[in-house]
Amino acid sequence: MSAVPAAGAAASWPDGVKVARASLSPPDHPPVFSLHGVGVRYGRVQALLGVNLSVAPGERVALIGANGCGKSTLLRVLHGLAKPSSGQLLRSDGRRQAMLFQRPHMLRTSAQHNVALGLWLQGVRWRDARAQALLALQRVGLEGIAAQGARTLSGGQQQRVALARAWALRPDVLLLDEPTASLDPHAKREVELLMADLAASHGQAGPAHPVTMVFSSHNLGQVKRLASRVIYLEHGAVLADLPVHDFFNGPLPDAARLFVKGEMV
Ligand SMILES: Nc1ncnc2c1ncn2[C@@H]1O[C@H](COP(=O)(O)OP(=O)(O)OP(=O)(O)O)[C@@H](O)[C@H]1O
Repeated sequence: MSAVPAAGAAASWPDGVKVARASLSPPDHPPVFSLHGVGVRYGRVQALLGVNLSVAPGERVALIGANGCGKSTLLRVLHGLAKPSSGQLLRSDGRRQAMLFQRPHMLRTSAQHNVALGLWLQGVRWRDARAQALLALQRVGLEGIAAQGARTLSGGQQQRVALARAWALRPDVLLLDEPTASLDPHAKREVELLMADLAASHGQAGPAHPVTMVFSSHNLGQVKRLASRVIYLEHGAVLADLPVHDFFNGPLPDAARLFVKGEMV
């Protein structure tokens, strides 16, 4: 396993490939997240190991790598659902985050109420929450099924309801764990377009504060279409962290190159 160079530094890999770090936040835009030597251990399994990274506001970061490499664990750490066993996670204050999963968790009530409940939990009055929920469902093209039971909807529709639920909260940071992995190609495309739309919007802090998105995916076409930066993980460690163009066109550490070649077949 390769040692991970410090965040912000140019990295020199054992095989001599130079890999520049993808992003450095200017001083007036502090990073949304900074991880310093973060490790997560589940019993005997080292799910993450010595992860150093910094995510700047407005970045669209794709996490890729083989099954079990630690993508979900990293997203869970960023959302506060998993606690680092070592290292440090710093998060900028006052940002609102939402997370989506491969299989959305829908409550046994209407689509509209599923969205409205998220707002109500944030202190919005129920009547206003219902009205805002309808607007959010409109945004994902689902106003026509607002009254339907959310659990009776297709997987693609449920994921769109989950996006509407996130959207309604005006998140500054959106985390998505393989959000299209269990969808058919048509639904996949629809959800992907909505992700792009959401990533191009801004959070509660206003137009100067674009949404920051971190997502995991096994679909490299999707990564090319959506990401500004790609992080390749192997056995819980970051092996490459590059702007999307450089990741797909420049030299890569051997393991990442072979992974990309395999996934592109
Ligand atoms: N709650 C848990 N308890 C024990 N081991 C876990 C737990 N969650 C994850 N792991 C292990 O940690 C490692 C990383 O898992 P993780 O789900 O983060 O990988 P992943 O890259 O998201 O995988 P996939 O592409 O299959 O979703 C794996 O070996 C997994 O089995």
